[in-house]
Amino acid sequence: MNSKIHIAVLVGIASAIALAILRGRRLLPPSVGKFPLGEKPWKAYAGLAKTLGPVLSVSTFGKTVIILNSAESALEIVDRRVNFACKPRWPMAELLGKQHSVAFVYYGERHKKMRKVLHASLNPTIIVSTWGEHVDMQSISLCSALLKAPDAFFTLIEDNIQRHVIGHVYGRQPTSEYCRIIKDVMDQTSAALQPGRWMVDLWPALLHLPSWIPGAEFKRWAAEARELFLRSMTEPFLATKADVASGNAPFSFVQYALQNVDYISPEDENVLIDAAGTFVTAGTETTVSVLLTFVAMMSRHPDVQEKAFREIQETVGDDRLANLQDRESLPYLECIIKELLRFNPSVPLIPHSNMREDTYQDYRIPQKSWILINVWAVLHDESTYPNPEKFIPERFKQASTPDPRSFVFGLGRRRCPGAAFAELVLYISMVRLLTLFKFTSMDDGQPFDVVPRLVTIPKPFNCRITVRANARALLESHLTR
Ligand code: HEM
Repeated sequence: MNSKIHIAVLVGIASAIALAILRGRRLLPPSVGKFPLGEKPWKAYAGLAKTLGPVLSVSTFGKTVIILNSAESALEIVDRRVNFACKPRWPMAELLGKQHSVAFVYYGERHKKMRKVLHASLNPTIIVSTWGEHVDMQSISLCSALLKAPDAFFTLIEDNIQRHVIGHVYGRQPTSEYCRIIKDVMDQTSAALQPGRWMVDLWPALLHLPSWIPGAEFKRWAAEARELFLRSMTEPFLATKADVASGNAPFSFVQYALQNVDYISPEDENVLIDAAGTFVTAGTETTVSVLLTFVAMMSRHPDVQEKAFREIQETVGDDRLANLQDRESLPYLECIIKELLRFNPSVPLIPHSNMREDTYQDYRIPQKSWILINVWAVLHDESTYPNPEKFIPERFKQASTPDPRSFVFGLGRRRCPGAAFAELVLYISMVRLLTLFKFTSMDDGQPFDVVPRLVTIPKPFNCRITVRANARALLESHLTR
């Protein structure tokens, strides 16, 4: 080998070593200092992203949290890479017995089985034929209840969605006692999943504390919550299973999954119990959040409400209620649905995790980081949605405005399997509420606000609901069709 070749080989080796060292020294994204940041961390992170860049991080108790504040970073990292289909280790969720549920389980065989069973009756191609009649009755029952007690709209919407989702899942009308249990389960879940509230989430070694010692109150609280949660899933499932065996089960999610099965293994039964339980918990608060935001926004924007009402009158007429087939002929209502989802995304920060160490641009993403997709920041980016704090459905008249549904229902292999079902419920409820009622704000200019939890439900607000002239006749003729 002559000396020139020697030098070239040495330079090559040195460059490779330098590159490897540089790679090894990749830094974490810019730090936000502490976790979580304020009462509504999604807003704080969005603000910081404007100066520090769209991808941020924070390290706390040896755990890394990466916050993705732009559409590009979220799509590139979470949507396109299977590595990020995992969910983070969440010690409080484990204590509540949720680590095997669809929304919390690590990415793997059990997750795939649960998605398959959910997909069987919730996939968009069969959604209208499987659930059309059920959601039709759900919206009628909501409107009938509102007709009797319009002032109680807040609790009526919560109760209606909860009762019907339970009915859809198990095929039986839930008792008031069962509804109360489910409400407690959801409140306890929200409390358990509040980021930064529990030391054990930051320091999982605390899981090993015996329950009786001072300071381990969280374990005693979680043990009670866990018992209630497991009971809430097992009892109705076994009742429906018995109905199926005796041939008396009406259509439901569980009945549909069991109908052609002679034998169900304990493992598959467990998968179905968890999938059904998650249908109830994941499908209730999120849908309630959007419907209550709808009432608040219609009452605050009478011009939008009037325009939507006129569109329905001109398309459907005034002698019948709109049905599922009318949806395509109501483009302005479609813009309203998109704007509601953008304006108040029900899950503003979506947690994921990565199975292996990864990189993004020049940044390092350590293995098993918490990845928070800041959906709120993406949908309030003023370069995509001018005046993002304003409620303007017209922005979606332009086909080039990105559809918020690409983010609101999550990303990649964990994207919400109930999205098509949720849209069906939202559309049919909204079109009928707009036809039968008029919403007027009584809030005297007070700003719209949400309770800062994993799922953001609007804070109670004042609204007067008046019944439109032919509402009773329309409801009656729909029921006697
Ligand atoms: C407007 C209503 C809804 C919204 C905004 C919503 C939103 C979401 C979001 C953001 C996720 C997390 C996705 C991710 O990790 O990337 C999710 C997961 C999930 N949702 Fe929904 N959801 C809604 C309604 C429903 C309904 C009606 C069901 C009932 C079937 C449902 C079932 C689920 C399940 C089972 C998961 C866990 C998926 C997984 O981890 O693989 N959701 N949803």
